[in-house]
Amino acid sequence: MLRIQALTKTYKNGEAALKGVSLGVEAGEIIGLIGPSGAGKSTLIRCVNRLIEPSSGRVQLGEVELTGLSGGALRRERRRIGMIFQEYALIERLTVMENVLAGRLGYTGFWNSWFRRFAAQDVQRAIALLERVGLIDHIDKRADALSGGQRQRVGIARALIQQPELLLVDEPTASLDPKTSRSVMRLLTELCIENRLAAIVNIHDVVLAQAFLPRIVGLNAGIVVYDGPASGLTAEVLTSIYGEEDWTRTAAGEGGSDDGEPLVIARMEAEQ
Ligand SMILES: Nc1ncnc2c1ncn2[C@@H]1O[C@H](COP(=O)(O)OP(=O)(O)OP(=O)(O)O)[C@@H](O)[C@H]1O
Repeated sequence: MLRIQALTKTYKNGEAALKGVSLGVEAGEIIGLIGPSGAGKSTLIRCVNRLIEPSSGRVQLGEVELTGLSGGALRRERRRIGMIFQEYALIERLTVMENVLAGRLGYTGFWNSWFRRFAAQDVQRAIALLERVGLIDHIDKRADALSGGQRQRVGIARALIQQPELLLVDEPTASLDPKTSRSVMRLLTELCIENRLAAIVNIHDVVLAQAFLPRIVGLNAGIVVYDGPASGLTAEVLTSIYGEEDWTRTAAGEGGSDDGEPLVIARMEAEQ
């Protein structure tokens, strides 16, 4: 579905953020992208839809090589990719419904969007999505009256209304409490499976990533140092991704601490 081959990005100041990243993501597959601050995670997901221009390498979405496109052709192909950001850029004074429909603005044409008129099928789809993400009772609420979790759900609905094939998700839970984070991750993974979407989720919380994302890609200094199942995130692997630390409480399949406190991950799995 998505093929990234030998992708590099060197910023103008000489900073080599990606040093030859290759990665494939299939339809319906959701992967967690982890790594320390500065590893290149944001650069990588932004190179996929070319919000950041890669220095070399290829990005292929289905049959189309995105790295070979420009102008209108690139804009058209970008519609196949939905983006969900940590602080989703909602339009504060617009309602939940209007924010979701804003995801369709690229399609409605200048005059329709100017008068904020939308096709009946877009409105119906927005209603169905808001129902699905649990916000149907908040449809007329202004975005600035929503909680963080509700805002993220609007962001998800807004990305999905364009019916993308690929989702790029940048730190979706960074400002959410643990319970809300889990419900947002659960919703995201369910929606990817239901819609056969491929997704890359840039996520700092390793425990949350392990709990919800079956495949993890670990980046360190612009290089993929791990690509495998969440269950393979041993203390050794975590050290290769993040550096030396006592990983015994975080690593998959490792024992508990000396004081007998159970692993966080074990607790989370038991909850499910
Ligand atoms: N616009 C830029 N110009 C120059 N260097 C940049 C730019 N953006 C990012 N970098 C550098 O590229 C490297 C990768 O940054 P990036 O933001 O992709 O990392 P990250 O893994 O997403 O980090 P974080 O988890 O903190 O968001 C870092 O060394 C960063 O300083």
